[in-house]
Amino acid sequence: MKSYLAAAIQMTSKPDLEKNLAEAEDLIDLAKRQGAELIGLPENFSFLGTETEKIAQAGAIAEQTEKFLKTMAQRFQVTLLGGGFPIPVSSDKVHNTALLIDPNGEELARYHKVHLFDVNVPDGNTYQESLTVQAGTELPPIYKSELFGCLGLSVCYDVRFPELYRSLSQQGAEVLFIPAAFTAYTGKDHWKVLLQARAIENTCYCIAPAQTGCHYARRKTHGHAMIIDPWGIILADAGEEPGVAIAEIRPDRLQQVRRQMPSLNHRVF
Ligand SMILES: O=C(O)CNC(=O)[C@H](CS)NC(=O)CCC(=O)C(=O)O
Repeated sequence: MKSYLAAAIQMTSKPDLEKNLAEAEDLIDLAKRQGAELIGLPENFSFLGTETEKIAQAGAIAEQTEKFLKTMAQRFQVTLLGGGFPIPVSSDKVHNTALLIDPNGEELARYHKVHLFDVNVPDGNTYQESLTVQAGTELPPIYKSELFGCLGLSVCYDVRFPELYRSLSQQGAEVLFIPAAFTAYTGKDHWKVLLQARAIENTCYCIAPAQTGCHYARRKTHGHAMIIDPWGIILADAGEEPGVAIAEIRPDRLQQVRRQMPSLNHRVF
């Protein structure tokens, strides 16, 4: 593992595949020009619309999004995480899938979101992700990168389930990807706290790409894509506009924190 710059991209994705992919390309370009070598895109980066629209277009979204990720990783010579997009599993269900691609356009890791957001948020919005998404049944994978350290995958609502990240850190994860489309209502009180908790308790870096702003109808997301160090310090925060949070991931800092706070070695259960 070496020191390198990582980027967490922040977008306001809409129910418009072409437009979202064009915006994602601009932001990958921006991150690359600032020196990022490992780049994460948020959940629903290629399509954020109603469940009905998503299912109707799922085949096209899946095909074009996967092709896009491979093309971008090769064009910009970066390792790229697509933080969650639908891949059909039947005529009315998809997997909410995160995909990690290397600069040759090869797939490194794939994960199907396990925890589905079936929640009545107190602001009046109702989410029933399980209507259109089939939950994954396996814990997310890690990918041991020689250059970037051991990378662990997850998606959005997963961040509320610490046991998933325990599994990743137990497998050796050093950098946790937590791409999200957090609601504005829950995000204002929970997003930062949950991310810092996952970073601190696993002594891992967290790279958390995010959705921000108004997507359609009443669907509003929180923003604040961020990168957090293994001590829980926020190294970069994208605020509320589309853009990119960039920070240095340092193996010496990771080792220092793990020496100062060896809690991973003190686990009893
Ligand atoms: O709704 C869509 O259009 C697309 N789906 C999402 O954005 C996903 C599943 S509904 N959102 C979350 O998981 C939010 C979690 C969250 O906000 C929390 O845990 O508080």
